[in-house]
Amino acid sequence: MVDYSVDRNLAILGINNPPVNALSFHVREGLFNGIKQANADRRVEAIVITGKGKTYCSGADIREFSIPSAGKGLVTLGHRIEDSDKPVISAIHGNALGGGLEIALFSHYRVANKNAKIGFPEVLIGLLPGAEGTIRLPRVTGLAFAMDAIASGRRFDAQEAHKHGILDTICDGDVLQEAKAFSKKIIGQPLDQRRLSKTHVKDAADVDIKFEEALAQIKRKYRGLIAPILCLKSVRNSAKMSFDEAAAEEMRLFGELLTSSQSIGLRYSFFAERSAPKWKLPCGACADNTTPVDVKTTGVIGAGTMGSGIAVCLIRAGIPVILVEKNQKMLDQAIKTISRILTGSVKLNRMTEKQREHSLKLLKGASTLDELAGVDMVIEAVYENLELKREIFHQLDKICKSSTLLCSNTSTLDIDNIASATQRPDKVVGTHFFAPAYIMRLLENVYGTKTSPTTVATVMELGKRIGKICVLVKTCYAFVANRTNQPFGAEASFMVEEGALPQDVDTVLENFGMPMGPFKVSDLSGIDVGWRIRQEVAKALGLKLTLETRYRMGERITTLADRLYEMGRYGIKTGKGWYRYEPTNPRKPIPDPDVAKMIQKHCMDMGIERRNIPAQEVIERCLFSAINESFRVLEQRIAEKPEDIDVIWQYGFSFPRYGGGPMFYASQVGLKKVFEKICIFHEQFPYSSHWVPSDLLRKLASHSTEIPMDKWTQFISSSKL
Ligand SMILES: CCCCCC/C=C/CC(=O)SCCNC(=O)CCNC(=O)[C@H](O)C(C)(C)COP(=O)(O)OP(=O)(O)OC[C@H]1O[C@@H](n2cnc3c(N)ncnc32)[C@H](O)[C@@H]1OP(=O)(O)O
Repeated sequence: MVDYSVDRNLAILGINNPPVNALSFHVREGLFNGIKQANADRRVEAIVITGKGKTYCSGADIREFSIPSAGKGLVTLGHRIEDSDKPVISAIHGNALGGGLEIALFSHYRVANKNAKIGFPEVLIGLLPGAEGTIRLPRVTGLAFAMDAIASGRRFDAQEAHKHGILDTICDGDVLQEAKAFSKKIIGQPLDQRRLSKTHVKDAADVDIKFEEALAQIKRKYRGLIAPILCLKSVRNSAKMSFDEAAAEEMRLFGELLTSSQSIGLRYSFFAERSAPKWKLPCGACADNTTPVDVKTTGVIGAGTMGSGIAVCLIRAGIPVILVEKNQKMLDQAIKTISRILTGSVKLNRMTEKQREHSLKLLKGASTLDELAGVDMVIEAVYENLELKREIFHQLDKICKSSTLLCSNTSTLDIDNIASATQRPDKVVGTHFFAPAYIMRLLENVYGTKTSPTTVATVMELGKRIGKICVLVKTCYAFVANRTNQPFGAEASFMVEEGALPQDVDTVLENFGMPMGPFKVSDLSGIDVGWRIRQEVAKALGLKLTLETRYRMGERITTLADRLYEMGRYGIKTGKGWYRYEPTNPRKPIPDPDVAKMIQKHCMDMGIERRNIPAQEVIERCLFSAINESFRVLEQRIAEKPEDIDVIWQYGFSFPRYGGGPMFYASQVGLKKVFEKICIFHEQFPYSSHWVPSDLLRKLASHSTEIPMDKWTQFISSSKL
């Protein structure tokens, strides 16, 4: 785990723990022994710590934080490094993150390659740099930089690190060679001033002002998160206490965070996000054994909001797009919108003007499908109508070259049904983007019965290229995202019908951690959009819709949203929806007494007695209904693993990262308790099929001990596969 070698008068300690050189127990042990050995070796005059392979060191091994002795020994190792009689130089390339940066700060000198990335990302997993990082960094950089870097967790480049004194020198080429050359300048120099524990925070006098400024910013930016605040407090201690006192307090705060539910959730989310792209099909094909085809050119059909957003994603990543729209006015408008979106990116420093111009050159408008004959991939993004989509796919099949992949941005429709309109069902796949497509990170890729592994690999790879978090799911009505979100939204509306007001439900869910409650989201996305979808579904089923009903096809429904539509309240776009919006502040939702009156009248007309709905009920009905549906999705193998569902909720519906997602939340509440509650709701609301308890959940809940999440799918009975 640590390779020890001697090169003339230098001991080289090479951290060798691929893929990221995490500081696992054996690495810490290897470094400790290496420093000891080098100090005892008469040939050695200086010690270089370096990383083998692509990187220096990416910090503590996050998986080890779940075991009781987490991180133990890192501080002891650090003191051994700092106390070394022979100078220790950290030679950094790739990443020096978290505990990796701490090792560098225990060292007496730091040299780095110019492409190195440095930072303390601990806060992103709900922790603080617990091996004296919050005490040492301010001694090097001053308080303002240390507070910002530690509380934000951002990675910064070598130039910035050098500017703030973290690095002694940066080089262009091989960092080990640079460290060797550097050692010649420092061998024999006194070490005491290079030991950070012997130095002071230079701007300690300003600590209170700087703390208050940073705290105000943090509270605005990271609402509800504990770790950024404790990071700031610990940096403040570095200026107010002796080194040893501040370090002891840092260790206490680290321990507090380590066992906090937020950090446990964030650590889960770290690995869940990394597990999602590791797709697997029932036939055995998977990400590791399937090669994607190269997509050089694309077509997007439909220049509405979704089509334009998808085109932005593609051209921004350097992929040419032919945007097909038969309505010339809409096409012109879309091209203007796309240009405006990219201008916005330039203003936000997300791209340069030159990149914007280059991206726009990759966009070509067209009015017929014939223009797509030669492209490698087509993404259809017309409105949600099965017959229309089937007709387009039938035509594309005849027009496009035989290797072209045909993707649909449907959010609900069966991929097999769309694929059967073509002679190439193996090359048909769902690519479900979320609105606004150029902002939302989730891409729900949907395979049908005949979709080939190569097609799957290609859309997963394309998603990664355009910066999306991709999750692969199997086709079914509404897939995983909309299918599991549907009961969540339905229960929110039912509770408004039973006695809550939209703002009550939104507030509870926002306090839970959702950035926006479902009624604010509905106003943002447009009440007319949901109305149109309901009309389409009704048309397809041959149903006549009426406002005066509480049941449709044996299922409980509510017509409250349809009543808003009838009132011309389409949401933000009309200045009125579930809330009202002032022209002076058109994005700020204001509770509207007219809506309350409409709800009360609706309830009276329908004979619904209103009651007080406690906050706990709001959370349980919204989340447990989604959890129950998620277990069914898992049971039917629509999603491969619970982490996939959680990633979908985080990136598709902004579920708080520290909450993990509905499946992780269920694991924390305890499956027995969740199941019992679902059974109670099922009895109470027999006309909502989303409360029929999932078999898989029943099985898991019946065990005397809690089954860990990674074993859940083992309980799916083979007859269900
Ligand atoms: C009582 C005193 C206690 C003192 C305790 C001292 C405290 C120290 C705190 C820390 O150091 S916490 C850790 C800080 N470091 C991080 O948070 C870095 C996290 N990693 C990343 O940001 C990225 O992985 C990366 C390093 C920038 C590399 O990104 P890249 O896209 O190239 O690869 P990934 O797919 O993300 O990762 C590859 C592979 O490695 C696993 N992994 C990455 N980092 C860690 C880690 N720190 N610990 C364990 N495993 C890690 C990752 O999960 C991938 O593996 P998988 O099998 O594919 O999931």
